Amino acid sequence: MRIYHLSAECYPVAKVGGLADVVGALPKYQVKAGLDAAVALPYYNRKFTREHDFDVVFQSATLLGTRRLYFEVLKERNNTLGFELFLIKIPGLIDREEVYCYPDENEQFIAYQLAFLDWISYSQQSPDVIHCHDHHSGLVPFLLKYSKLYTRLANTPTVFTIHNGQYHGAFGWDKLAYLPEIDLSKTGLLDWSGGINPLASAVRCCSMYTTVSPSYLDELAVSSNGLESLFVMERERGVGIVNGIDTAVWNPQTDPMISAKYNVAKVAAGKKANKEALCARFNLSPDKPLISFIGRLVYEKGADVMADAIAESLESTSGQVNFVLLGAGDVDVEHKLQELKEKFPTDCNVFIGYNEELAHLVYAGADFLLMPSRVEPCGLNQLYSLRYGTLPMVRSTGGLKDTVIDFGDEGGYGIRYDQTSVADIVYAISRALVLYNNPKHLQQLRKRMMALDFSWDTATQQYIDIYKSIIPNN
Ligand SMILES: Nc1ncnc2c1ncn2[C@@H]1O[C@H](COP(=O)(O)OP(=O)(O)O[C@H]2O[C@H](CO)[C@@H](O)[C@H](O)[C@H]2O)[C@@H](O)[C@H]1O
Repeated sequence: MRIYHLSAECYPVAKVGGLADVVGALPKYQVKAGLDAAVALPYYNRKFTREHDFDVVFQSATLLGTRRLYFEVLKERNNTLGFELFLIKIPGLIDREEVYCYPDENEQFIAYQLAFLDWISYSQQSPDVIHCHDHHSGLVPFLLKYSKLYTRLANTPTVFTIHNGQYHGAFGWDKLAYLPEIDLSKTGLLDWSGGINPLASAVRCCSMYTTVSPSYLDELAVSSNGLESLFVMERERGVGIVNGIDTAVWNPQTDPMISAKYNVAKVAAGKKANKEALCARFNLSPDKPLISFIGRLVYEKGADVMADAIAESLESTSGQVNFVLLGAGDVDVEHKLQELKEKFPTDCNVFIGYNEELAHLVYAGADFLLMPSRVEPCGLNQLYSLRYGTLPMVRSTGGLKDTVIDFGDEGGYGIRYDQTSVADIVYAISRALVLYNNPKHLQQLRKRMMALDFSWDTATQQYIDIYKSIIPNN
């Protein structure tokens, strides 16, 4: 079964967040399960691309309105990621360093999709399924069906996975001319609220859509930045599949990015050594409980309330707890966290920026991981923290609700709370402190969480079942 994954991100080629982790791992597990899975990504001028060998496997030109764009498809020579990796390069448009935030982002992603479709429709081998991730490849299901350029592929089944339903990639009808000739009677399938909405169009035109947890599928019908009624109408065509984690990359027993390797039998000593290294780096005391945060500093992640909650906890406990926070995002939140660090220099430290290696050390060295997300389609951080014996403190939403059981409930191993509010976070921190002061109980919970299996095996099979259900005559 030949599958092409289309995405803006793929670890380790280009990562901004969790989308990269999924697209870097799922195809690898699919290959292991016997599928012929490949990833086609926009080209980025980044470390991975500079340090690996590529062959040009296709060259052509595509039209973006009146602009004729020459493009190349590059294939990574040695399949080092465990699957075939293709990069679509368009000099002057798709050959830059950053993944997002360019003013011509619409043009970039439309051109990426057109070049992919041009290439696939010329190539000998037709895919069995094209699997699109988020709005950056959201026009593909529509174009396959209703563009006159790609009629050979019109019946190709498509899966669309929503990792983040808040962003739709919408743009005005004035950019319709960027699309190739289409069946004009079908333009309603592109439209939402008077604009072209790639996310809405993908949901309507794909063979089947998925969300990265069952709870998130329900939540989209209540909150999806204006698409709620669409998700109510299309509910039956959606399936929620909880992400897995790449257990080869996220393994405390082999992780080269942490200070001391450990497994479930050596969790106490392993975490102690990593905590000491982490605290030494951040000038914190390893004798106090250490609560961490890793992630984009944005409203969705509840990052805006963290500073107040941490300040209140530090004041009410007279500094019995320490915090280490790693992230980048909203400038206001970054400033607030810097101020927090200045106010509590011995109890709280902050790293503003993106640092993959440090993230691994934080998962290994912290005692607890805070996730006060307002929206969390799946969440990977809590899964990584469970694997490293770090107790997740999560708001009950989306995938967090589907993967973390409160330690007060039967078989539980985490801390859950209902609201992204200072009061709920402060209360969760107080529960973490009580737990920390009962080392036997904490040790028992660490063993329980490290024994959990969140590998990709289950999700891989669920995706295969979906592919089989949409491939004709299967
Ligand atoms: N400053 C920093 N330095 C180093 N590493 C950092 C970092 N900030 C974040 N990370 C890393 O980025 C990843 C974030 O994963 P999430 O699942 O929280 O991501 P995100 O919200 O981007 O993804 C969306 O897609 C994923 C995948 O489907 C869903 O799990 C999620 O709910 C949804 O919002 C983790 O690997 C984390 O360690």
